[in-house]
Amino acid sequence: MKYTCLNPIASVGLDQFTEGYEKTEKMEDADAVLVRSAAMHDLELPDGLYAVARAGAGVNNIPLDKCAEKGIVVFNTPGANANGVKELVIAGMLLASRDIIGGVEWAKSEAGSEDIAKKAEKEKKKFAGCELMGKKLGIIGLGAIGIQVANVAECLGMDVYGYDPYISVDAAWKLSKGVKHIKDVDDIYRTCDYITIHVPLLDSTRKMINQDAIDLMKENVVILNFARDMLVDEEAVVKALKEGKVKKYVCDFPNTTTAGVENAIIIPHLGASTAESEDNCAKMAVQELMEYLEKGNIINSVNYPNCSLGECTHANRIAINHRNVKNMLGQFTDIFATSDINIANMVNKSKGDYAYSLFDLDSVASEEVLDKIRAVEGVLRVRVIK
Ligand SMILES: NC(=O)C1=CN([C@@H]2O[C@H](COP(=O)(O)OP(=O)(O)OC[C@H]3O[C@@H](n4cnc5c(N)ncnc54)[C@H](O)[C@@H]3O)[C@@H](O)[C@H]2O)C=CC1
Ligand SMILES: O=C(O)C(=O)COP(=O)(O)O
Repeated sequence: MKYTCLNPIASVGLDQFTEGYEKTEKMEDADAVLVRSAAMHDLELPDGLYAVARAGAGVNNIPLDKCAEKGIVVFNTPGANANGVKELVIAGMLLASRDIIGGVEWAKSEAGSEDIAKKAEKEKKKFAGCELMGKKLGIIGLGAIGIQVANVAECLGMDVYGYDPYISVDAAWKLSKGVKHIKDVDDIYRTCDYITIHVPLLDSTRKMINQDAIDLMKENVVILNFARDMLVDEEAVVKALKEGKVKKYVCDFPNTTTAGVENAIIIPHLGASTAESEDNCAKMAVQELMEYLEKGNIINSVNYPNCSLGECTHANRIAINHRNVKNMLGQFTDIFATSDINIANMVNKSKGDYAYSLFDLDSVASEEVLDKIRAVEGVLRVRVIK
């Protein structure tokens, strides 16, 4: 099996690949791709590619449907970099609250000045700020990152408001009881001193924080965006920064709209750039790929359902990527039955427009049988796992 890396991937992850795996620089030779933020939308997807693993959370750089259509399963690594982002969000709140950056620059500019200590006591009032304790923090999106930000902000004495209409049961269990459950996002905009967004970039979330949202916000609000720049109408934010309505805009995604704007604190996408997050993501991504390539089991896919049959202890395992339409299973089982093959174990799962079936068989399906399955309308890929 060959894999290629479209971004540098931590070696502790790649070291998990066992003997049968080999790294290639050529995407066209790869069975699997590992990627972080590299844009894949315009890349040609080779016919031999089985899987893409995003060592990270956001998958807006990957053509999910195009991959699904070719039977390519795309994985991400949920939560593996959440702590790294959480810590930077807290740093962002602190940077927005006190002029730490201005103060550090001042001290640098006074390097070599004999009376720097005396001057500092005189100048420091310029860089004074406020504390986080007692302030209202609104969190939009209570997933892996949003929850961690909520819980730590509560420990810092903030009054935390959370909004996520799609919160998972697991996430809700992890959320501190003190976090106020907000059902209408406008209440976050109206109430909070700090607003942080932690949702995926989707058509439904693009420019979610827009002029209308800013109009509802309090004077001097701080907006933090460590999710994706396109979630925010940044032209509206820059206008609000200039008018003084928004105190600071802290964003982890530099672009020409915000870089250099006064009171915009722009960070070069450092949220997940810690040794720990990079290692966690790489390890999880490689494990997901090996599980899929070797056993056909899908864990943490974003374009196919999660689906697992454990280890194959039978003669043959067949994996079928297919459309989520009626009677696919009926047609597959029919083909096995008429070919005199007993199904020892099977599972079929769906997610949106796509589905996946795994069959463990008591005898080996011939090429002829596999071709019959390939010919079923709606089948996108058939793979012999064992
Ligand atoms: N700055 C960085 O380096 C990093 C940025 N990210 C970004 O942060 C995003 C979130 O990451 P995670 O928390 O790990 O993902 P996650 O999938 O665990 O959480 C996302 C949450 O957003 C919620 N959500 C979806 N649509 C929503 C809506 N319209 N309103 C409110 N909530 C909504 C979901 O229900 C889910 O709970 C990623 O999609 C990625 O774009 C993630 C990791 C690193
Ligand atoms: O995981 C994410 O969504 C991120 O934004 C992190 O991106 P990176 O892996 O640092 O290029």
